[in-house]
Amino acid sequence: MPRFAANLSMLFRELPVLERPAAARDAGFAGVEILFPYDEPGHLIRQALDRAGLPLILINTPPPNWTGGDRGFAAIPGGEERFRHDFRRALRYAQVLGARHIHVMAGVAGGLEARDTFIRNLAWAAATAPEQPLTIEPINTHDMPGYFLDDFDLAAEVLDTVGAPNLALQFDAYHAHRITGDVMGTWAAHGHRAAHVQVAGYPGRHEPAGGEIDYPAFFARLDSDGYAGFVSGEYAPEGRTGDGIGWIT
Ligand SMILES: O=C(O)[C@@H](O)C(=O)CO
Ligand SMILES: [Mg+2]
Repeated sequence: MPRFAANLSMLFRELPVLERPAAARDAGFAGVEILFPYDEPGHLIRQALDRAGLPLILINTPPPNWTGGDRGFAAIPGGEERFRHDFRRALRYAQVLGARHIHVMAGVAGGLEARDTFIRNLAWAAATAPEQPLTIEPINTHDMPGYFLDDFDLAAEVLDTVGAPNLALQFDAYHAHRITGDVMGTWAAHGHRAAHVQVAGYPGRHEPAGGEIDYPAFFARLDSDGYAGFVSGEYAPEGRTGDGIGWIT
């Protein structure tokens, strides 16, 4: 089985943020991710991670107002200054927290100008932080209307064009299912580009078990392909988080 991480922005929400890393450890997870850690002082999160003894696998670049607000700035023409400001902030947090990856969010945009802006901003970010692994994640537009990076082939083209060794694909199997209807085929085409994997069930974006996506087969495929990264549960638990984590065993 792969190594599993818990997305603490969605799991263990019964608990205060700083208590979630220890709860994830006690539940059997080997790592955690926090999409937007920016509401807490970095050193307090770092202490909570150290107490739990778990690595932080991922943070996102900061949209200013996540709830219904912007979805990032990397592909927004004219948003370069904002992007750079946010990216530097993410980098500071990543350094304090020891975050293994930063997911660079594209934002809501479309067209060739957005594509070129995305490529330029990613190239700048990858060169600015050559030691920091970065990811981009195709996200389905049912959940995030208008999001620029809504296609795996587009992500592959962007990654090839930027060509930076510290920039890779974040493969969210839930989004892959909603975008292509074929998680296994999408992994076969693009899995070699992936540095991080996320999972959730469909329908409902609940636990990755028992829905339309065959997770036992997907996890077996990750193992047989030698995927060495983490697989993070990024879903809305149906009930209490601890009651639905049988999928990691
Ligand atoms: O799948 C998602 O929605 C996340 O991984 C993300 O980064 C955007 O919030
Ligand atoms: Mg995701």
